[in-house]
This record gives sequence, structure tokens and C-alpha cells, in this order.
Amino acid sequence: MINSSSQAYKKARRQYLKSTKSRDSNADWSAFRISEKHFKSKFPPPDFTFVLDLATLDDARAAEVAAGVWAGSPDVVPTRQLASSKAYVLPSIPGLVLLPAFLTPERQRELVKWSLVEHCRPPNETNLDTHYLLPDQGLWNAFLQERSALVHPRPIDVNAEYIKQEPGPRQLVDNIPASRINFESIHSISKPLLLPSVSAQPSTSANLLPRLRWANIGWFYHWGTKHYDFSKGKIPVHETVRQVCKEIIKLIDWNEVFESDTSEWGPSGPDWVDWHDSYEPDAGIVNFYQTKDTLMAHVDRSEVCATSPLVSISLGNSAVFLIGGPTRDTKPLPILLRSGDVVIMSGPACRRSYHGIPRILENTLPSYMKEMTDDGWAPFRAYMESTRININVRQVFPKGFTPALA
Ligand SMILES: O=C(O)CCC(=O)C(=O)O
Ligand SMILES: [Fe+2]
Repeated sequence: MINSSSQAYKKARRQYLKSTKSRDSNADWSAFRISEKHFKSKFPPPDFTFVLDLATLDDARAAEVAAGVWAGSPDVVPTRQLASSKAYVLPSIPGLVLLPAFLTPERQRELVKWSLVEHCRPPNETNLDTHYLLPDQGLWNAFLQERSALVHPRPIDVNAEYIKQEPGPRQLVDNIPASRINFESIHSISKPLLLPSVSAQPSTSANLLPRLRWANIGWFYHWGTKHYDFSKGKIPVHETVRQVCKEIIKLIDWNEVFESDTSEWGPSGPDWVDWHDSYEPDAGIVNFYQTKDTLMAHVDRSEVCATSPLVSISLGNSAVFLIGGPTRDTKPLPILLRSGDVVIMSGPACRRSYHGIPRILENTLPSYMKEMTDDGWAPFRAYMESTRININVRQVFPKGFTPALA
């Protein structure tokens, strides 16, 4: 697998030796950080012995596992398959539900197309909107039409109030966890526009596409404060994604998932009893990762409802997903997520756990995404070669909580 005489290997080795010489004593050495570093490392390559990989249990996925280069083990922690569906739960993380290969290759390709063609366009916001005046038809559709057409930087409005966001990966802002009690005060926090880059130059859609990092679903999210900005109104969650999420939540027998759970359920009690009816996604994000990208340890705590299921769909290249506990000091469990896998984070013990993506696994696009199944697939195939897409869908308000949002 590793060619130790290649230039890439030698470069990675030099970098590794350099990085181990200059360890900063003030650095974050939490259990989560140590695990992130392990999986980010190019040299030595990470050990996958203790990575949970449920695909290795499935004979139908043997060729996919072999082609995927990296493989973990199915039994690094105790798991329990539900009697009622092909879902797995982990007694060590109550509320985490894994549905390996839930989506057929055909549904995966449909969701890739949906993410780029239908979702990545106004009125949905993307990370690039802060800095560029993106075409009305969306960046992907403009790219298909005319790859070299220029996209211009967003001018700064001298009369507007802005806040500055540092460049690079998502910032470590430890925002106040939203709840029914503090909802009004969080809602009233000012949410100024993010300052457009002063150095952005006109760029082509082809050059901007690898810099696409996320597109908003439903309620708008304010990245400067890490709270929802309800003043901007709500875009309904698109039927394609809403239906997939509702189907998944309905398919799970939640009684089977939570039977042994004794953790705190908060003011509303164990609300899973009526998720089949009350679950209604209203927010989320589509994440676009290039193979060099990572998502640092974080908790999704901007939603008022801290228990309702978060549905997370993986498409394209595989990734290592780390899931820990209430602080960064809990040693996280690494899980190998492949295209078509679905993860559900639900309940008080899991929904607000630290998690992140330290590594996208290079060259792991499954063969069915490389086949030319229809005439229009070629540009999607080329983009997906180096991409992982994650559709991450949430419910902001618990059942019966209907604040005035004026
Ligand atoms: O990409 C993933 O699987 C996780 C994404 C995530 O945690 C998030 O968007 O909050
Ligand atoms: Fe998250």
C-alpha cells in the first residue's frame, strides 16, 4: 500500500519528523485531539485496527471493502443489530444508530446530483456567498455551462455592520448550548454580516468549486455567533431530503433503541415515543469535503431540541468519523463511514456529544460512482473523485415549542 521510495513518502516523513520535534506544551492534548492527530497523519499512516467498520460484516460489500484500501474491524466495541431493521446500536453510546449501506447506489447518485444541482443555489447560502457574488443559477450549474466564466468578489458595503471571520477551518467558538430557557436571549443577540474578503480576486467557477465547503439547509445559520438567525426566515427542507430523513426515522423501532437507556432526558421526558409522528427536519447543512479537508471536534448545540434525531448521510469518498462524549476528554470511537452509510445521533447522551471528521480517505470513491450510468454523470464523477458529501439534517424546535420569531 505504501511505497517508501516515493517522493510523497519522503516528504511526509520529513514533515512528520519536524512536527514531532516542536511539540508545544500548551497545545490541546485532550483524548479527542490525540485521536484526531492519529487519523490526520500521513506518516506514519493511521492504524485502522480499532476503527469500527460494519461494512466488513456484509458479504455483499466485500469487493467495495477490498477496493476501498482502508478497512477497520466489525467488533472493536459491542454492537447490537436491531431485530426490526438493518440498523445497529452501540450500548456504549446510547442514541447512536448506524445504518450501513442504507442508500442504494442509485439513490446515492441522485443525492449527489441534488446536492450540487438543486441545493447549491439561491436562496440557500454557501460558504462562498460571503466573499463572491455567485451566479443565480448556482455555482455548479454555472460551471457546467461555462467553466471559465468569471465570478466576481462581493464588494464591501460601507454602510453595513460586519464581523470578521478568520480564514481556514471552522473556528473553535464554544457557543452557549441553546435551550427553551435561553432561546429568547440567544434570538436577540445581534448577528451582523460576515466581512467579505478584501483580497478576493475574480475567479472562475472551476477554480471556486473545490473551495465550496457547505450549503445551508432550512433555517439560516449564523457562523459568526454559531446560532440560528431566525430573522432571515425559513426555507422549507427540500422534499427529496425531507422524505429520506422521515423514512429513516420511521423505519427505526425507537423502543428497541432506547430500552436500556437510563440517561437524563430533560424537561420533555423520553420524547422518542412519538418521533415517528413528531420528527420534522427544519435545518441542516450539506458539507462538501475535498480529501485534504477535516472537520474539527465540535458539538451541534445550536438547536433548541437536544434530543431529536440528527440524520447524517455519507456520499462519495469514505471518512473517519470520531464520536466522543460530553467533553474533549472522552476518548472517541473511530467509525469508518462509506458512501451510502447513514448515522443517526439522537437522545441526550449522543446528540450533544463531541464528534468530528479528522480524515477523508483518498481514492475511496466506490466503483458504482465511477461507472457512466447515464449520459450526464461525467462531471459529477470527476468532481466526486476527490470529494465526500455529507448531508446533515436536524430539527431545531422540540414538539410543541412555537416561539414568536418576529
Ligand atoms: O461529515 C460528517 O459526517 C459530519 C458533519 C457534522 O458533524 C456537521 O455538519 O455538524
Ligand atoms: Fe456535527
